[in-house]
Amino acid sequence: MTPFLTKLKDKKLILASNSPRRQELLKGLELEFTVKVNSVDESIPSDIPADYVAAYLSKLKAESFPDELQENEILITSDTVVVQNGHVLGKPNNEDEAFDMIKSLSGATHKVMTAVTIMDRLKRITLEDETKVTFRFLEEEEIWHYIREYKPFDKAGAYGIQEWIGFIGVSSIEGSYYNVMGFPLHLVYEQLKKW
Ligand SMILES: Cc1cn([C@H]2C[C@H](O)[C@@H](COP(=O)(O)OP(=O)(O)OP(=O)(O)O)O2)c(=O)[nH]c1=O
Repeated sequence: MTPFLTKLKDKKLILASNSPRRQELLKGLELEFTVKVNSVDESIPSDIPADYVAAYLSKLKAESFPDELQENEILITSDTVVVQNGHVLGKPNNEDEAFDMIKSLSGATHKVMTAVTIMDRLKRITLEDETKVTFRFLEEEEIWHYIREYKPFDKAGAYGIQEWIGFIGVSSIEGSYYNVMGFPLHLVYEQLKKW
């Protein structure tokens, strides 16, 4: 346990996420936690503005733990979406969708929004972070190579900044890199410090 989060020493942290990236990143905060995930229907109601989708889904994931939390438990859920010209890009369902998503990001700037909900028996807080990511122009062959070799079907916007496409394609980012990977660690740390 990190010496900077001693307030949490009698607490049990639960990360409600299947994402291996989130699990790795949270370990990086020098914290002990368990992983417990409830399945949630992540379909997005059509009346929700793009900028609220990540917050909506992270709250929904938290609400799937209604009365299960013990007094000393703190639950963390999260959701990441890519927002391009006011449209939400979630996870692609197949190769063609992945291609269309990456093609639309090529040579342009988009936003990656991650929301994190932290909840115990007494309170619930949702944090949000936004990072602007710019891709240089990508050739169609490069996009297909990435999709076939890396199968980015578990990633919002069909890409991982931490993978080949990020290495060759991302020309600049404004904001937190870890937010793009799905977990704005600095905000989580700050919130846990004062929990
Ligand atoms: C844009 C981008 C997204 N991602 C990932 C982060 C998230 O894991 C995923 C978006 O899906 P999410 O629905 O946010 O999360 P998840 O289904 O992986 O996990 P869970 O709901 O159980 O917490 O996309 C990257 O790894 N790199 C990137 O550059």
